[in-house]
Amino acid sequence: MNTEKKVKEAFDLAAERFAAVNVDVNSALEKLQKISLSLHCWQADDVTGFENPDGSLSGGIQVTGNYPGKARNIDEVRADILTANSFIPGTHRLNLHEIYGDFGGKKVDRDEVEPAHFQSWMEWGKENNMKLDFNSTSFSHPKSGNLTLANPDDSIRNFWIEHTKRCRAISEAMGVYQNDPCMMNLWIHDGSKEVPASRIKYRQLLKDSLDEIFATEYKNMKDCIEAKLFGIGLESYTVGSYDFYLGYGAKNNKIVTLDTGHFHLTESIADKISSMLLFTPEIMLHVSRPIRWDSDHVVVLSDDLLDLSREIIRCNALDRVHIGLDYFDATINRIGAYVIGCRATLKAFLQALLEPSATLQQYESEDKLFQRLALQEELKSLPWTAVWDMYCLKNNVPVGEDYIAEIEKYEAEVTSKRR
Ligand SMILES: C[C@H](O)[C@H](O)[C@@H](O)C(=O)CO
Ligand SMILES: [Mn+2]
Repeated sequence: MNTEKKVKEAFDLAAERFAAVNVDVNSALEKLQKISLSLHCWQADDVTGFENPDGSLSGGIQVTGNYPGKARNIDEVRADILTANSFIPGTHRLNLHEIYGDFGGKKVDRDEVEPAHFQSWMEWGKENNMKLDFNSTSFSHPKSGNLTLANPDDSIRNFWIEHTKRCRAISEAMGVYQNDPCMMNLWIHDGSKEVPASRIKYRQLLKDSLDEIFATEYKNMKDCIEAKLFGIGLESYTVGSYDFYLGYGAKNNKIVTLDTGHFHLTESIADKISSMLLFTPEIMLHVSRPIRWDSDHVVVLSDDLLDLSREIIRCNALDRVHIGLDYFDATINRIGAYVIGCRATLKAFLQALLEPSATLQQYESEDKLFQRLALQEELKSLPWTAVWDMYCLKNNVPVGEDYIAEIEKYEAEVTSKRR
């Protein structure tokens, strides 16, 4: 029996099992089809970019590993992303950092960057049916130091204000070009190794910088602000903490980015969704996997990810939550890293979409708490994998582990030849 026939048979049986608990698998698949992940371009080349490929990564983040085959230029980054995308079911977006501009080999400083430096990306995105998202880049630059937008030195702070304003203009141009808002993320590493004499001084400066940056209103881009617990070498204090950005976002109607690696390890990110949806316009996610710290391990299908996806579905908030990924692993095949993380994220959302939430809520409102727990437990062993296989089949991407051999082939033919 061929794979297609087996997948269809298993799917039909699964559809019956889910129907028995009032879940329509086809409706779940239709909703999954509309979920676009935003693939982070920086997994392809260990956050190097094209501004200064020989420079080192700064800003309290670190990539570990030296697996061969890292993309070395814009063509290789594009080819690797398209290859990864071809193994991920659905239609997805690409999240670019400013240092990935098409600078044509010229030195373009961060306060000089323009939409023209991203024209070829916009065209590439359209050709390949990948809409673009964007990030300002405040790390890996001689003026990065420990403080950028919160720097008391006006010449440094103004440099980064100018950079960030330009990045908003680039995002707007992308949004216009693709006729769909470009999500622009702002993350800065500003902080200090020891507790500063005044915490409020730097937060006041960051607030003032943001007010100036956001003074221009745009219609085709959306601002997202990303908090962090700490950076390497900046362990005691982060200017842009969660409280800071949540307060700023709630007051100024800005989107707060939740990077799942940026919190205390026992903190539930899933639990934040329902509160944030009541006070901020939308949510941007950076799905990551912290191991002991913000280690940016490849995303896998963990309980934390499942909880997060279920919360978003239970809040009926797919139209208000943007799902970006953010990790960088240089110890394994980088294309494989993309595919594992993206497929894991989609699997989590599929499982969430297959939850009979009306029945569970009904049990709860009738105080049938044994029944609620029993159904939640039984759901864990319902055949969602057969629905996933059907999703892959329908989207013409490898079913199950078949992508491993395909990635091995790309490695043998392409990435292993990069020296
Ligand atoms: C490279 C990204 O901007 C970065 O990962 C940021 O989003 C972050 O999460 C920093 O820890
Ligand atoms: Mn992030």
